[in-house]
Amino acid sequence: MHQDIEEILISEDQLQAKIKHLGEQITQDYDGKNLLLLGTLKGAVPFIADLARAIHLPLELDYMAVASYGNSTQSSGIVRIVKDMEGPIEQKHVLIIEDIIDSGRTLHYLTDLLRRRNPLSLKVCSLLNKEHTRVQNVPVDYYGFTIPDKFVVGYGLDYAQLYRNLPYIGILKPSVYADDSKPQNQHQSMAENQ
Ligand SMILES: O=P(O)(O)OC[C@H]1O[C@H](OP(=O)(O)OP(=O)(O)O)[C@H](O)[C@@H]1O
Ligand SMILES: Nc1nc2[nH]cnc2c(=O)[nH]1
Repeated sequence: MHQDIEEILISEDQLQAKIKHLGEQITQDYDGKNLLLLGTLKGAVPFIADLARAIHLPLELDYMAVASYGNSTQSSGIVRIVKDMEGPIEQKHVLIIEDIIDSGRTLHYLTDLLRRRNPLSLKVCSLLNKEHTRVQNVPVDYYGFTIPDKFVVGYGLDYAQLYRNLPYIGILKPSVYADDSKPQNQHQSMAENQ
């Protein structure tokens, strides 16, 4: 285990087993459809790479970068597009691939934006789901794990851009956080940001 990690929340084996299962479900549901997996950079990169290989259908991949956390453990509350996807989506069934849904702001913003581009369908698949921290309600069609209200890193998820390459999802030791201090209960952090 990495020296900065206090606890492994979801192991590499658990992640891979869940992704295999999600891949099977998506393969069944999108059979015969023009599927586009839209990954959110940077966090969803390991997930989309593994998930795409677990889906046994022809599919396209594209990416958007949307940021609201910067180097902090708390959402700024302002979502901005850093990189848009390529091309029109009117003839495509778009499945957004996220690493985590926390406040729901990122997905709310993204689904609103993409719906206006008239895809054949628009659904969401998120590896992790923190359901008690929602500020914006967003329906999630596929998800891997519901996790507690704690800041997590690994398998794409960063703290200050680090730890994305860990093969598991873990919680950092409190000593790792600098001025951001130990992340409080996320409800508290969100409330303070209102
Ligand atoms: O539900 P929310 O509270 O909006 O949080 C979820 C978003 O936060 C993270 O992105 P981040 O802005 O940290 O960018 P990154 O993927 O480049 O790390 C994560 O990848 C999700 O996209
Ligand atoms: N790394 C990381 N990014 C997030 N973005 C929203 N919630 C989280 C989290 O728990 N960890």
